[in-house]
Amino acid sequence: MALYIKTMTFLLFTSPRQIFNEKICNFAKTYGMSEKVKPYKYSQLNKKEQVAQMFDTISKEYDGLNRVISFGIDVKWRKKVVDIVAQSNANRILDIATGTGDLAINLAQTSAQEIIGLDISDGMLEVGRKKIADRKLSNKIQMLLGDSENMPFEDHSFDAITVAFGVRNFENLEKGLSEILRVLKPNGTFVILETSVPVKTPFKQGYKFYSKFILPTIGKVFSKDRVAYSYLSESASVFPYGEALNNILRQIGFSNVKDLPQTFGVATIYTATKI
Ligand SMILES: C[S@@+](CC[C@H](N)C(=O)[O-])C[C@H]1O[C@@H](n2cnc3c(N)ncnc32)[C@H](O)[C@@H]1O
Repeated sequence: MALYIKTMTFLLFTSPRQIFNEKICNFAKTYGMSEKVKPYKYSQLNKKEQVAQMFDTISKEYDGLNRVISFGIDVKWRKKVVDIVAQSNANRILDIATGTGDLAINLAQTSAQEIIGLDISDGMLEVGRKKIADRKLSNKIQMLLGDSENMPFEDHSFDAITVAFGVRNFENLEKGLSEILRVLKPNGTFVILETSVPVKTPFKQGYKFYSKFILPTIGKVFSKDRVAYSYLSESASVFPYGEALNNILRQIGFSNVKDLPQTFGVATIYTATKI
């Protein structure tokens, strides 16, 4: 009876928009699912150690395969992130999960004096350090081994923070985002670039086919790590996107949260600030 009254009250006094938002919130809570998706099913290592191991293994092929699997569009998405950061006139920028440093290198075109790239994979950082030295940017960009969930920086240290294709690899998303909020300066800009899932037909079906069959096959044929690209598509399929990730960012304490879907929604840029 009590359940019946509760259900009727909910249906009578809740607007469709509220129900919609509730659904999104529930979906957002399931983001814990992405933390359970790990690269190696039979490994005893935790997700963070497995992710670092996987990126160490594929570090030398990462840039080349990245261009192939995204048809080169990832270059355009990173440029958009740089444009957003440039508008904020940031002087000190932190690029988390910097990997081989593509975004950090592009950020050097802004007026920033100092850029720090942080990553848990020494293999990826090593490739990045070489690219930075080749471009004579070592005086501007520093590549640091470190974990987004426990960062070696004081509170309010950076004018802008970016993460490209990194947040879905965090072992604990909430902890990583809280750390980002802590080290971001008040009025600072936070930008995420992350995979998302198209919602409109026929892009939705096309994306599903591509990520389920094409992407893992490319990985199996061309990658040193046969499971790496299956992990990348599996983690993308369960990671929250759009309003669900917006809500998580708001819950953590970010303000002015916005999502900007890119290329039919296969990736999304999220912007947020700290007040
Ligand atoms: C898909 S790569 C993205 C690299 C680069 N940002 C780009 O746009 O090409 C993901 C990177 O996230 C890093 N990563 C995963 N979890 C991390 C964490 N907790 N802290 C720092 N880096 C992390 C991995 O080592 C890897 O280099």
